[in-house]
Amino acid sequence: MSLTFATEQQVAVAAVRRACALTSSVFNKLVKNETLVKGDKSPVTVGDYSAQAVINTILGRAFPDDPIVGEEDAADLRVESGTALKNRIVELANETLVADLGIGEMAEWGLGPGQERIPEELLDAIDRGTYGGGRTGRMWTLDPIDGTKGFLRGEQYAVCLALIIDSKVQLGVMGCPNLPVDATKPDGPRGCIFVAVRGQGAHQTTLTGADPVPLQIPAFTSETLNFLESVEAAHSSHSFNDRVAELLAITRPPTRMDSQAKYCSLARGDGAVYLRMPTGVGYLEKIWDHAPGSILIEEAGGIITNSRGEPLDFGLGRTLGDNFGVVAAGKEVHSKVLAAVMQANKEEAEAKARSRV
Ligand SMILES: Nc1ncnc2c1ncn2[C@@H]1O[C@H](COP(=O)(O)OS(=O)(=O)O)[C@@H](OP(=O)(O)O)[C@H]1O
Ligand SMILES: [Mg+2]
Ligand SMILES: [Mg+2]
Ligand SMILES: [Mg+2]
Repeated sequence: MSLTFATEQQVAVAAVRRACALTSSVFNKLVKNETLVKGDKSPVTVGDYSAQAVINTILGRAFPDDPIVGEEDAADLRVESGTALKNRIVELANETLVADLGIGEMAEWGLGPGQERIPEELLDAIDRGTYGGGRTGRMWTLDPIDGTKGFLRGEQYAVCLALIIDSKVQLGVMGCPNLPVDATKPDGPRGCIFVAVRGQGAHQTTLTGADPVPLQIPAFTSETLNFLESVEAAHSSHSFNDRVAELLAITRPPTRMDSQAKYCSLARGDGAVYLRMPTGVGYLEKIWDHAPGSILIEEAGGIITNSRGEPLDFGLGRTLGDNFGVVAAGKEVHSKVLAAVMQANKEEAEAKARSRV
């Protein structure tokens, strides 16, 4: 293992880029009745499974000893009723794996002509993602499509991969096929990759492999401050954000966007603050929904904590544990936002106590 993570970066970028080609092609051919509904009611498409099959196949070849904490598992594909879906996934994953080698890709990662897998190998690759995570050791975490709802709407989603060693994220790679390369040109070219390596900074490139552009969160004034927040009201509290915005006298409206594309937008200064507060008790945030985004923010010069100002803990297993939300912003902005978040939390607690008497 090299300390610069050069090979890990090369493999992760190749895997994410291939998966983005796959998800874009799935979207273009998406047949609505291929959408399953999982227990958690989130739509799971053929795209999620086949992207996880592709990325885990590549990781399994390049780093056979590394476990993976992935969002999906193949249980629904191993039963009779999943056969049609399984066949579609096998076809799509193989199409993606056998495409000609691109810049920086190696045949020994299982890529290129002639490298088709049998269905059982692809289902096993998906199930490499069932690792439980934990405090120590080296592991990858993968969200093959983050922002499934955005993906289905043709809006923002991200293919998200991170390397964690002893609970600390060391490398994050995110592919955002629908994100404009330049936010000031929303109708311009789309398709970005964001990369961050611990101690080495963060950069953006394009899915077509443009020269990397270093990322640094810019300074914001009170006039330019704004929030990046979830589209789905069930995923984070919009009303809480409204109160924090009021406390900070923010006038710019929030930018709503699905997926970890919010972290990517923050890292390049398209928005100033990512605030994600739980909407109710019970939901535990997953490590794959925040690991690559968190290192991107830190390496772009920002700070990410929960609403108590504590670092996110990636060593608790598949989740981040007790949910105290996420606050991410540039260095100067973060402390101001955190103070306002604590104030808004205090007001909520006082209002609750009053309603009890
Ligand atoms: N109740 C609840 N609270 C918080 N988060 C939840 C909740 N339910 C789901 N999820 C996770 O949200 C992920 C989608 O990312 P976002 O919430 O940022 O996007 S969205 O705007 O809300 O669509 C989404 O990731 P994907 O499933 O990969 O799309 C989920 O892991
Ligand atoms: Mg999901
Ligand atoms: Mg997700
Ligand atoms: Mg997902």
